[in-house]
Amino acid sequence: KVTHEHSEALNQRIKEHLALLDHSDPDANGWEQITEDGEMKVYRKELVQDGLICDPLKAVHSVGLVTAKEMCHYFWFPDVRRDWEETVDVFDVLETLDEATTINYQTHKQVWPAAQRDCLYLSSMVKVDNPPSVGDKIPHDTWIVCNFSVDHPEANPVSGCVRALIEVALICQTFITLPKDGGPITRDCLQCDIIYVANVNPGGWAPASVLRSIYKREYPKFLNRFTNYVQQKTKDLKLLF
Ligand SMILES: O=S(=O)(CCO)c1ccc(-c2ccc(C3CCCC3)c([C@H]3C[C@H]3c3ccccn3)c2)cc1
Repeated sequence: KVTHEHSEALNQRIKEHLALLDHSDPDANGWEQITEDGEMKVYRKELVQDGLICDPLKAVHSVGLVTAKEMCHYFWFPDVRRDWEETVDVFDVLETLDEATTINYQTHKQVWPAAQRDCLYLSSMVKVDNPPSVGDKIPHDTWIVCNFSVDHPEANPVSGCVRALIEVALICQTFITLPKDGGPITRDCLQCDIIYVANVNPGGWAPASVLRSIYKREYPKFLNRFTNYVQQKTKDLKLLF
């Protein structure tokens, strides 16, 4: 459905990201694993575009106690961004396009010796109907948050920032193990499978070695911090499907 000027672009990107749900073996297709931490595996590809390090990043993870909608809600919801984002300085919602779509402006903490970066992007949370089912597991529900760079007339960029371009998706699927005793579904019955992809173009020069070490350090940290945040935030709340 078209509700705003970016609807077509958003729907196109969602279609492309959902192709990841075929759970094609990340160890294939040239992905190099850079981190493994319990259920979380982080992969990258080495990609240089116009002399800039644009390494695609992909992480797969599986966490208990939360639903796909909860994970995507707290990833999308602007009001809690500061609770879990630690690499962002300025964060503003420039425009709210509908109840699940905003246009955000944010600056990232400077990474010496590179110039500070900012991002201007659309962020939308969408429920995925009839997702491609994978293997024998049938997901209870599938949600996606898509963040991708757009222009906006009201962006009032912080001077000195280089504009980074992002293409990010968080795809979450809830799997439920019904309790043996036929009792109600509790958080212990939940498993949320996550696929996170991030394509960040730094938008200007930054030393390859510095960028690659940041990526290797920051993404696993961010994914652990964010998933722990959602488990904590929801532990005493009603399950949100
Ligand atoms: O998932 S999101 O949509 C969540 C909303 O915030 C997202 C995540 C990451 C970025 C981002 C933007 C810029 C940079 C770099 C490029 C040169 C210098 C800064 C990095 C690199 C540094 C890596 C990184 C990875 C994870 C967290 C923070 N930092 C990451 C943007 C959006």
